[in-house]
Amino acid sequence: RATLGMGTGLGRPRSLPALPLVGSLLQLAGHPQLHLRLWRLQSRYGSLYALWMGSHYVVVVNSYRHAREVLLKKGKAFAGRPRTVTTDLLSRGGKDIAFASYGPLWKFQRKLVHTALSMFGEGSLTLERIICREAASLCETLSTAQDMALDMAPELTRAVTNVVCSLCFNSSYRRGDPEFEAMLEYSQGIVDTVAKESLVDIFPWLQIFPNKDLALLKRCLKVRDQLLQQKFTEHKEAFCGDAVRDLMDALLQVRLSAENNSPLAPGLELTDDHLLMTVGDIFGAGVETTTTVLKWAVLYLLHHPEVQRKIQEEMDEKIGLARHPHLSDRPLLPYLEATISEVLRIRPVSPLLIPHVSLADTSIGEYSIPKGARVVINLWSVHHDEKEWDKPEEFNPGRFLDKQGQHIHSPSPSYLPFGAGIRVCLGEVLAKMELFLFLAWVLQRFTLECPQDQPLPSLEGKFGVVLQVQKFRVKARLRDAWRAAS
Ligand code: HEM
Repeated sequence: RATLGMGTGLGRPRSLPALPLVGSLLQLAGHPQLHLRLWRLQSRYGSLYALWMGSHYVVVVNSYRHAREVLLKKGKAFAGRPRTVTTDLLSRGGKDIAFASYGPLWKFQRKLVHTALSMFGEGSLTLERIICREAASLCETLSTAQDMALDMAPELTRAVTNVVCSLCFNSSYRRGDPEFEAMLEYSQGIVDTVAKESLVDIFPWLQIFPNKDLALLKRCLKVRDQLLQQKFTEHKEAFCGDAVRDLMDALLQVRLSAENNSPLAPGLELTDDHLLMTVGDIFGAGVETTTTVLKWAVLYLLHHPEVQRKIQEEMDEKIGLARHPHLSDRPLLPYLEATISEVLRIRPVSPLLIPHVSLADTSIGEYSIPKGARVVINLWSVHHDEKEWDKPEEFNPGRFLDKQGQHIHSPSPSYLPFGAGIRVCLGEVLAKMELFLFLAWVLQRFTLECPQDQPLPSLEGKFGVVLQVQKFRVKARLRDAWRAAS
């Protein structure tokens, strides 16, 4: 068990009952929606409490006040990540960014990706062009499937995957490409098995027994690794050091220059595994998250046709139908921006963020926290806190608008869809570009409706490494105004 905090003079958070070996598992078993269970347990244990996952001491934070302390005020003390069986498999023992422990190599990998992202697009036209190309292709698919009850999920995934693929490998997939189908399948397998406090993560010794989930994860990772390795080999062969075409080239170039003239700090080495896992992370963190937010957005528009109508009126007035939406239109479309913000609030795609770990004996509020504690920030609780949000269960884009109708990026400091501080999401800017352009392109042309013979799909998410949307179908109807204009 983690050593308990010494010398701070503070008491520890109240803990859920825990049995030897299994810890507090009995309190959590039978509650697949872990974020909701942890949210509800506040009424009995207060907003900050502890529990034991097997032998791991876990602190659960449900309020903004404490989340701010963990992420911002004491960000460095809480910048660790737990090592678990599934994430170790996913990241080859933490050689990526998201599951890497805090240290100089992690910092360097973060900086590299950050620089590469700015080079390829944040603020420049390259990424915008890539996203618009995919938005056009998405609209084409919707046109051909017009008036049919369509599962948009694979189309949205392909659009987002192609953006990330262009960024990482300078390549993209056509509809029905077998490699893309393989990718879809392995991504789902990973989402279904990684880091959802599965039993092997709580009891690592269970690995020695046959385990269905672990076998599925290993199968999926084999397919992912083959694809990654193939791209990596192609890039290594073609790389000449002068022209950097994508993130993979940028990583190869940095390694080359580290080998030749400016070595990383002593003892640090960017191995092939580090490069592969860094790129793998951009896929892992960048595709499922963004796609899921797009699915939630579509689902909420089906439930709130008045919101959809308002977005379209705003678009008709500010952009018209004679040209496509651009990123520079963002200030012109505050209602669309507010709708995206509200979707990210009401259904946080990463409801428990990624667990943090305390790197030293420290404290949160009036409680002492031992070194090695896993700290889970329950973003669901923070985004649904009645003290911070008026009627939090209500979908209301208006809360992200000021009196002049302009978009407010953060009406409450407790709005943290991308986390905050030292471990904040690396892809926030890219994700926001994609969410804006994909939705603007689709809504300029189509009205999204629930097929007539079907009930409105459920707004209940399914807890996992992302808060998943249940499968649903949509009818994309070409707007009369668009038809007339074209
Ligand atoms: C709407 C889409 C997205 C949402 C809501 C989102 C949200 C998050 C959240 C909540 C975290 C965890 C923060 C923490 O643990 O404190 C995170 C981490 C991360 N995200 Fe995103 N993300 C999105 C898209 C992306 C994209 C497109 C990329 C890739 C370019 C990306 C790359 C990462 C990485 C690498 C990390 C790990 C950072 C670290 O541990 O140092 N994300 N994201």
